[in-house]
Amino acid sequence: MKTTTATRTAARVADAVKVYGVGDTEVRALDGVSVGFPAGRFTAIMGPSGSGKSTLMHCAAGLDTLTSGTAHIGDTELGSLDDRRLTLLRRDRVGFVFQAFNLVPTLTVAENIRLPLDLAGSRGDAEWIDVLTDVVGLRGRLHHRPAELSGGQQQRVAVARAFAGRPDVVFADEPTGNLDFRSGEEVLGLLGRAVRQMDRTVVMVTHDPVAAAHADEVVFLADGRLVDRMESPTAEKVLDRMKAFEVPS
Ligand SMILES: Nc1ncnc2c1ncn2[C@@H]1O[C@H](COP(=O)(O)OP(=O)(O)OP(=O)(O)O)[C@@H](O)[C@H]1O
Repeated sequence: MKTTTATRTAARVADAVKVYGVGDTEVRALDGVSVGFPAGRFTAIMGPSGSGKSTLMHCAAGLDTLTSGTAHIGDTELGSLDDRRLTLLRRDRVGFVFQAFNLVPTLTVAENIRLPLDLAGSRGDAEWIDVLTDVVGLRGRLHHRPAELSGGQQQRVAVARAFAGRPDVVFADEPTGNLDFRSGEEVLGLLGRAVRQMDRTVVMVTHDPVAAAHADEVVFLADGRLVDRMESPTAEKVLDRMKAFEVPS
């Protein structure tokens, strides 16, 4: 880890509470979570189903709003932004990788990768896009459309797109959920390389201990609360920690 980025936090939430519904149907998806995602690091968010992982990611990334508490991207407090500014922040400072790839079917690979830049009316950094294209191994597919690619290739396009504008942070929500093991490992390897070799920041939601082992650190949620953090995870250590959540009924 580089010392210049060690103390910087790319995204963080403090005392984050998210309540869905009212009265009998009320669900406290986040129940007072404070967590920072350091710049230049790969952090995985883990926890049992329904523990609040996706809610935390969505609120930290400005895709959803907190009921109370604060969420920051860099020094920008998301609650202080109107809809227009929030949209611009998501476009310019945050990258996303979703389980379902979410590529635009009518655009080529090259156009999909450039999409955030084109939406912003920015020429971007051609050299960086070139490097990304090679890193994700899509040089020979630039003029293909998503339907002509395998799932793994499509997700690699999504990874390149997420990093195209050099956002402060890339959020990945179960990025390997639709992939076979080998394609999943390739995508996780790319995320890891982007962090370690290209000084990017990744926050990934996963329920897979093998995927989480690619991260520098795992944060564990249970019942909407942050219950543990683990540096230098291995799949075995993460699996063991997850087993502790399985309370016998
Ligand atoms: N839009 C919503 N309306 C009502 N309840 C919701 C909504 N979104 C999430 N919840 C509830 O909030 C809690 C946390 O959900 P969340 O999806 O964040 O958990 P998760 O850890 O990501 O789960 P999974 O691993 O199953 O995807 C759950 O009880 C869920 O049912």
